[in-house]
Amino acid sequence: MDDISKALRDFLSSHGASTFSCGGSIPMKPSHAPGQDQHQHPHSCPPVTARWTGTGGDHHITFPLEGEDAARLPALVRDCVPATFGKDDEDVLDPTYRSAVAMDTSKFAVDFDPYILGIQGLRQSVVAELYKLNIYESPSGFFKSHVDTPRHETQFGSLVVCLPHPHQGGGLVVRHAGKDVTFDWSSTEGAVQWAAFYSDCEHEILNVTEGARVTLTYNLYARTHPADLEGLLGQELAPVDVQSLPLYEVVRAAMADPAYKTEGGTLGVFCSHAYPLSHEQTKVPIWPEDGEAIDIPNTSMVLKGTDLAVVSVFKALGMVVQVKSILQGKNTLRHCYFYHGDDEDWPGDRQSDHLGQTLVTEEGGHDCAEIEHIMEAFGDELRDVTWLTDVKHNDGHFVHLTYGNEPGVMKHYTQAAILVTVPPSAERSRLSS
Ligand SMILES: O=C(O)CCC(=O)C(=O)O
Ligand SMILES: [Fe+2]
Repeated sequence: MDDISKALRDFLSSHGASTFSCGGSIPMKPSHAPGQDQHQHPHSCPPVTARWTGTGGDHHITFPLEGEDAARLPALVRDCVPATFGKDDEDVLDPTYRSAVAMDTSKFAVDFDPYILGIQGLRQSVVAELYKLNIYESPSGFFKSHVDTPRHETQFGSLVVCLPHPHQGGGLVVRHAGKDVTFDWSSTEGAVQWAAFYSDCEHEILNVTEGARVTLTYNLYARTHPADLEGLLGQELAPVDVQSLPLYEVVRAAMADPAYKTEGGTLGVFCSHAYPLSHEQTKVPIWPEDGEAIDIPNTSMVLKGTDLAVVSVFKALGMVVQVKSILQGKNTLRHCYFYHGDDEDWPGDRQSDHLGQTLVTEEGGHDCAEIEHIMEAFGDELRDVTWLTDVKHNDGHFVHLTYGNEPGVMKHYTQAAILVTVPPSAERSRLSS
């Protein structure tokens, strides 16, 4: 293993755990002391009121439930519908996979402001779009492992806000790259509690054994360019100071060494996260309510966690970095790596763990029936990639394309790779200076 691979592995194994989710809690503002505690608790949360139109007319309920509100929860539950989820391309109601009720945003309004959560720079850089109100009741509320269905290339995360209401169980387990974090909100009733995670992370809600767990879910979209998202998800996910990383120093030293890739080449790193991808055209007015339209180049991905950090290291050294999707074959969740064989002809799609060469196009890849279609769509640029990490394979636990929280959307997740162009050594002096 060369020095860069080793430094990269060290970096990924030491930073991989804490960089895919974060959470916190905000104490409720005491309801009997209006205004008084404002200065002591700048981030305290006023009671949260939901209004909806349901059986018998208009209703409202305020959390935490006090006085008359205590009797209103059954009405809210009654006006919710059994929560479905996406399985492959279908909307499925299956209480053995998800047992909960939910209300769509078309049916209710809530006065909770997600931007008070104290997440750094949230309002400027993120659109938090309210998605659903969910209720998981004892004795059987739960939602098995799934990933949140991507809706747009700029969607990078999910936010779950747990309203203050007594319950037991119902832990939210978020998994990524063999690590997991559990957010257990059963013990604290005097606070709004929240968790945010990158949306391609698998998560599940454990059985609610007492009471009712009431949540608001939000889709998080990047408002601005990926680079501006650094530090977004709070302290824990703050970008590492790239120049202080051993990886930075090792890459810098390699670039300064004329013997390292004298002729130049391409380094490849398989991304830790999966990314939503579509083939839509570039100009997408996604926030018409704000009067804005964002230019989203096809190839731009809102990089997440360690992927962002790795890209930042190479960019900080002045290198050209691209992120490309990995081509996928039709009717298979396994990835295909296309490579040029010894023969002149295309080898066809081989599901292979071949590490030497891969077909990478300017546009990324997509599901194609035949290699010819891929070449038609994307051209036939071939690059010799030196992979610094192992090729990732899907395994039986990979639920990305199977269990979503919504079916049949136009986006899917794709595996991606970071490609770094290493100029010939004669041209590298400007990098290390
Ligand atoms: O209520 C929650 O904790 C999250 C629900 C969820 O994962 C979803 O709706 O996709
Ligand atoms: Fe979810």
